[in-house]
Amino acid sequence: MPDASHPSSGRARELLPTASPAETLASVRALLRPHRALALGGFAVMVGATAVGLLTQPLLGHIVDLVAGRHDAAALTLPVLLLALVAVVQGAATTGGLALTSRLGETVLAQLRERFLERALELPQERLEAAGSGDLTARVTGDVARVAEAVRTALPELARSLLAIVLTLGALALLDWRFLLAALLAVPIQAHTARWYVRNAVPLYAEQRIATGAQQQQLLDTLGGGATVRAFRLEAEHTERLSERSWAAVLLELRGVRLILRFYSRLHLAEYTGLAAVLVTGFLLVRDGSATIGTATAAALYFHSLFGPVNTALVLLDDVQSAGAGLARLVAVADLPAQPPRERADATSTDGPAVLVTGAGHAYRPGRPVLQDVDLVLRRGERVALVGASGAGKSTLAKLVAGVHRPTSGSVELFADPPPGGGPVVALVTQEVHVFAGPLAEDLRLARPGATEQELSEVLARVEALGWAEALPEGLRTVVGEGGHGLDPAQVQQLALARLILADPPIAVLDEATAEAGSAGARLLEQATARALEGRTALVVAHRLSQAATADRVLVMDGGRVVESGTHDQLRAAGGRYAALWEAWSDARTESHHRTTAPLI
Ligand SMILES: Nc1ncnc2c1ncn2[C@@H]1O[C@H](COP(=O)(O)OP(=O)(O)OP(=O)(O)O)[C@@H](O)[C@H]1O
Repeated sequence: MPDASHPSSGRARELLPTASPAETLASVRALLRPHRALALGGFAVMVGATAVGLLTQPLLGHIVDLVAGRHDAAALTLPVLLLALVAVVQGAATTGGLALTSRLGETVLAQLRERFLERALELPQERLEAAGSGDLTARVTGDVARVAEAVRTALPELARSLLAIVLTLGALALLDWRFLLAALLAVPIQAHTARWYVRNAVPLYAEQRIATGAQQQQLLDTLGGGATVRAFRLEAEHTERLSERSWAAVLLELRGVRLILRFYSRLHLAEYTGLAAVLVTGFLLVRDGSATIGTATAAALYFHSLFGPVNTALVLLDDVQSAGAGLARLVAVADLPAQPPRERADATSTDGPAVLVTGAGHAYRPGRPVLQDVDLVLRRGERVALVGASGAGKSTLAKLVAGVHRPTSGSVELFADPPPGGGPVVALVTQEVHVFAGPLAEDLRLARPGATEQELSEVLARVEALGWAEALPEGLRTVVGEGGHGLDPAQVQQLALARLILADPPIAVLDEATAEAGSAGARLLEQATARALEGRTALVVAHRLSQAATADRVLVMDGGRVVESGTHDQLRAAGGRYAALWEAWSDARTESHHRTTAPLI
């Protein structure tokens, strides 16, 4: 049955999705719902703070009227005291409102980030590979940072500015509706300016991001491939490429600066046109006696106080738009449906299958299947070896069983109980083992949290690693992995096998490095592997056919299909593909044995 629950069915290389604005909004509303009281409280305090602030202009206008009327200085006391009071109340209310909204923003962002990471870690490998881990990392770092920045500063500032604009226009209308009309004269110029800016800025910023990405990529290429660059004397060429890309980025940055400067000059033109209209209206109203000089002054001050919020809103609109794009990318991953479990606990039957693969297919790219119609049953406790030429699809099948990839057609089901400690039902050991930075013991405890030193030592002894582990400068406490003590590939494999024993899954999938046939290291690893697999159902990609010879059953793969199945002896006797592979491998082994044991003359 096709795995319809998986979104990549039929579209194997689907990139990570992006949510539509409606989906983003719905998701944010759902996140905000539990915090409704906090959101309403924050909004109410901000409205209050802005409204109180709007008392400043009429108070100043009143003072102007008092001065123009040549009242004595004592008459100024009350309005001046009121002005001070307005300043204090507005300051306190703004701080309180910002504290509430920041708390809200941070809480929602933390929840979103948590859900994003949960879902991201559940993403099937092929989707991660299709999108490139870079995209996911960019979302976790770049997008989260952009959204966080917006939540911390841009959004509250934008909300405050929009509130101030609406309330200030209302206050202007209260003074006289003609002031409002005059003020609105500036709006078409401002709207045109904003449209012009967005039309130019959006593609420019996209170009800038691409140029910065290209510059970073070149830097990574040059530094990452440092040895190759030096070996082929490519230093000059790489320096030139780097310089080309960084200049391209610089030129785009400068275009951005020029755009911003032109944007501000157009904005100022709009603002001063509006101010002139308000001043002329004030002059006319004072002349025909419909307003006092103080009222006209208050109107001009109101209009002038719009400059800041309008500029802020227009500039922040850009930030908020870009944060909105980031948010859409976060929400898209955070809202992915949780992966349905493949495991079916079936502890009652002990003779049923542990792994059932039915008609499974897999394609890394649409229309290019690398696995087709694979049926496979692994009985409990059975050890099955997968053999075949390079590219036959062995690793892909192994990863399907391990759950790293989901089949693009057919199904993979596991029938097993998790280990008593609650670890995974299936574990995969591949050639690409990641040793986490930190003490060796902590790396091992990832597989079994709370394991004692005694337990760790016992397990290391079983995989023949205790000797070298104890000889490390600080024994099991030695820092290994990134930036730590270097381990050789065989040691890393032994660690992976030790983790497997510690995690103790009922099903194990092994796809290990091709080691030199017959070498001492390979023999040691073979022993360790056999011990790590004891008591488990195992699927082993056998690069060394000696592993196939000792397996309960061998599956031969070719062109993404299982073409032979049977025991080592049966398949050899059948004289088919396995028999040919075995002959070729035995000959190669004998030859290499002779080469390594031949006396040096
Ligand atoms: N991540 C990937 N993206 C695209 N194609 C892939 C990916 N991994 C494997 N392939 C392709 O799928 C096919 C099967 O590869 P797979 O690694 O499963 O074969 P294999 O039998 O394990 O080979 P080997 O013994 O060399 O590891 C190959 O053609 C390979 O190029």
